[in-house]
Amino acid sequence: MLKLQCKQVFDSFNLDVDISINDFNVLGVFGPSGSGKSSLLHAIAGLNSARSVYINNKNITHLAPDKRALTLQLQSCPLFPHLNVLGNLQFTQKHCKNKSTTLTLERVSALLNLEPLLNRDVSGLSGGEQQRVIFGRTLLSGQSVILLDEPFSALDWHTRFNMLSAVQELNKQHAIKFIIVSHSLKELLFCSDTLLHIVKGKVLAEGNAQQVANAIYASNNQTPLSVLNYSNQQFDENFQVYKLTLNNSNQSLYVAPEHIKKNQKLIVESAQITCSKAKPSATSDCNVLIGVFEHAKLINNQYQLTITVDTQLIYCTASKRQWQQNEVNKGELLYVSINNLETN
Ligand SMILES: Nc1ncnc2c1ncn2[C@@H]1O[C@H](COP(=O)(O)OP(=O)(O)OP(=O)(O)O)[C@@H](O)[C@H]1O
Repeated sequence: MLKLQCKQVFDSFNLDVDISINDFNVLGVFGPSGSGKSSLLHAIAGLNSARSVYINNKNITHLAPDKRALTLQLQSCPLFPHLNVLGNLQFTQKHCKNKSTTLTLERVSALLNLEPLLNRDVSGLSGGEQQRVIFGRTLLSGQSVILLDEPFSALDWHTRFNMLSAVQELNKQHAIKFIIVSHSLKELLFCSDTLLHIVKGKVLAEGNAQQVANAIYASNNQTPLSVLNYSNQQFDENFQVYKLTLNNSNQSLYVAPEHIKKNQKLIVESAQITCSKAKPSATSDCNVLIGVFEHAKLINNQYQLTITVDTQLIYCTASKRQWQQNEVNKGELLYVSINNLETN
């Protein structure tokens, strides 16, 4: 639960937020640069003043930042240069008091794949490696509410998705609530259950992450990303790929191991998806699912299509010429081809 009332006036910017979010596990905060995302985190953490702040039903408005039982990881928070990676992690582990999680250094290192870095000098770490170590240090502060400001911006997508899966795992296993600021809807869709959209200091929308994200895509005339949840994964030794069974479905996808994430979510770009009434012939890397056509919307001279594959929504585009030749009606079956999942 998060309640925040906050008004802040700068020369050229006003932050005016009054939100009450009853329940969330991972709350994503999305908005363009300069929209007030960091200021909002600072208000929750007590670095900026706020009229009222409640977290987990506790009024923390008048508590000093270090008494709020939360940790804020700023966009830039340097490591100690005189300690190696292990030393940096041990320092936090030793000096942070009043912990409410039982996370150990070993568990954090394993979860974030920090073992190979532990004896490294921090000055030699890449930007992405530093971000992973900083996140490890944040976790070792032991707080059950963690605020992260663009925590994984320097990571490649593969590693970023691994970190975001770790966020969800930490939420499930250690009941840590996360509030994550990001410019990337893709990463927030992957890890958040609730999303807050902030523009020019005002909250435009809050609620279910997929619904808020779809409204943002619609307002920008963009096709949403498809989020596919799967429940079961089996490794095929012969072809070295995983067979995923989609949730509430007996349809499967074959994917390269790098796409397998602990939170069992697959994010697919609309550019990877095509659909047709006729069964497509086999191509070099293509999974084919059977879906039901829901609706089409003409945007910028192309159709944006929504298709249901059992209970999951898939979004793709079709050229105006192709789609109008097809004459597909709501409820008709379509073959949905998803490319580039089996190859790297
Ligand atoms: N202490 C301050 N004094 C004056 N202006 C400030 C102060 N803090 C923030 N601002 C202004 O408030 C606006 C919002 O800043 P904020 O850092 O919260 O945005 P943001 O959405 O996190 O941006 P980014 O994504 O670029 O990090 C900016 O225009 C910034 O210059």
